[in-house]
Amino acid sequence: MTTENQLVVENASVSFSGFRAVSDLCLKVRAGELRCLIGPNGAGKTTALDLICGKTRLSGGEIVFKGKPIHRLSEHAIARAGIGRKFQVPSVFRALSVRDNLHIGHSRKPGVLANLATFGQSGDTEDIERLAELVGLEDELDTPAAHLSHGQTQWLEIALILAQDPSLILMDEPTAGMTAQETKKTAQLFTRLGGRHTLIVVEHDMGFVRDIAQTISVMHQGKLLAEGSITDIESNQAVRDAYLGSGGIGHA
Ligand SMILES: Nc1ncnc2c1ncn2[C@@H]1O[C@H](COP(=O)(O)OP(=O)(O)OP(=O)(O)O)[C@@H](O)[C@H]1O
Repeated sequence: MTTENQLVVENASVSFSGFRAVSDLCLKVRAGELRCLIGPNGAGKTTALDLICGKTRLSGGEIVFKGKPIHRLSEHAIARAGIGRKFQVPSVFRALSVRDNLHIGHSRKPGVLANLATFGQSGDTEDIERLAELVGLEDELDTPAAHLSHGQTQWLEIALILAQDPSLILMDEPTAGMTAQETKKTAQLFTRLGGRHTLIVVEHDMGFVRDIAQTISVMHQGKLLAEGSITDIESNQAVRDAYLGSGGIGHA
């Protein structure tokens, strides 16, 4: 893992009808890092991901990815630059098998024409089997996506993002609705992805955060409130105060 900052968010701000949802947010994330972004409801976490992937435009500040400003690029250009986003609601093709979903995800890579020309060839099949194995769906390749469990559907969506080979992947509450066992498997998957991909994971499940986190950034009222290890964060009085009224940090 390098120590280079792959992503630098500098004083990022955005307002909705005069309400500052993200306010002078600063984040630095190293290449290959697995960063957790936590904070009470309404802290601005999803909006921060929206700003990074270009879904929402900054009203102030800048976002630099691999040394280049990206905040004026289109969402599509940001994706092409190597930033993938997993939304809360999966967008898999439910009528198609896992294999066919992965074929489509794989052929949507940059240079799609070249991919279509080689569609179905052995390299393609190997990539698809490798992706399925990576996310634990190697036994479900012929299963229609509609028959997958909730957790398996999320993993398929993650595999579709991985098929694009983004350097940075933004995940919004990936374990929401998962069983304890699925959450555990997702933690193992994310740990495997670290190093090769940079991950920013917005998560409320502190058990999951504890399992995967290296550095945790805590947002509150649109700002960065604290940053550090799980021990630093759990013992930070300002963080505890921010979570008052939402049942405490462990119940966020
Ligand atoms: N498009 C929008 N228009 C108006 N207000 C918005 C919009 N998007 C977000 N907000 C507001 O900005 C604030 C931050 O929302 P955001 O969804 O980023 O928080 P969050 O930390 O992800 O919360 P949660 O953990 O509940 O998902 C909230 O008060 C929300 O209502």
